[in-house]
Amino acid sequence: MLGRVNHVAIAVPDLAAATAAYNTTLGAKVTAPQALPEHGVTVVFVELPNTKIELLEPLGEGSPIAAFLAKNASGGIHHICYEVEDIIAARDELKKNGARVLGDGEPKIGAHNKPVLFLHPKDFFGTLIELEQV
Ligand SMILES: CC[C@H](C(=O)O)C(=O)SCCNC(=O)CCNC(=O)[C@H](O)C(C)(C)COP(=O)(O)OP(=O)(O)OC[C@H]1O[C@@H](n2cnc3c(N)ncnc32)[C@H](O)[C@@H]1OP(=O)(O)O
Ligand SMILES: [Co+2]
Repeated sequence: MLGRVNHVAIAVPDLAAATAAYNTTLGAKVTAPQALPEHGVTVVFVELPNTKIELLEPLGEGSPIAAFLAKNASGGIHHICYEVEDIIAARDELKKNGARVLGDGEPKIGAHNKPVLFLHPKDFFGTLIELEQV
């Protein structure tokens, strides 16, 4: 089912400061900020030779990142995104195996304009999993 790691996401309280740290201190290429109001986030991607780091800041009311930062004020690793070839087949297989698919279970369009789904962190050893169809 799982393909490459598409990205590892880090929730941050200040996206500009986090971008500067990755761009200037760590010398990495960072994309421009992308507001995703339907997901309650503003994101940038740190581009690496073998994967990406997604830096996430809360956007608007009820952001899942705000809730995460309320428990982890300085930020922290938020989720890992795996690529899948067929997100509906993956979802149905996961549900059949008892995994909880978050939201209404229907894929939403993510930062890469691809369908994404999320799996409950409590079903995967305290790690929020995102699936992205490629
Ligand atoms: C799609 C656009 C973009 C992209 O890459 O394209 C993104 O990735 S957007 C990312 C932001 N969107 C999401 O995270 C959507 C999925 N997330 C959710 O539905 C919620 O955040 C949820 C259900 C994971 C957590 O909900 P809430 O914050 O209300 O916390 P709860 O108290 O209900 O949490 C229950 C339990 O889970 C632990 N928890 C919460 N978040 C995480 C996390 N990121 N990683 C690991 N564990 C997490 C929380 O501490 C609770 O544990 P407990 O032991 O019961 O205290
Ligand atoms: Co993500």
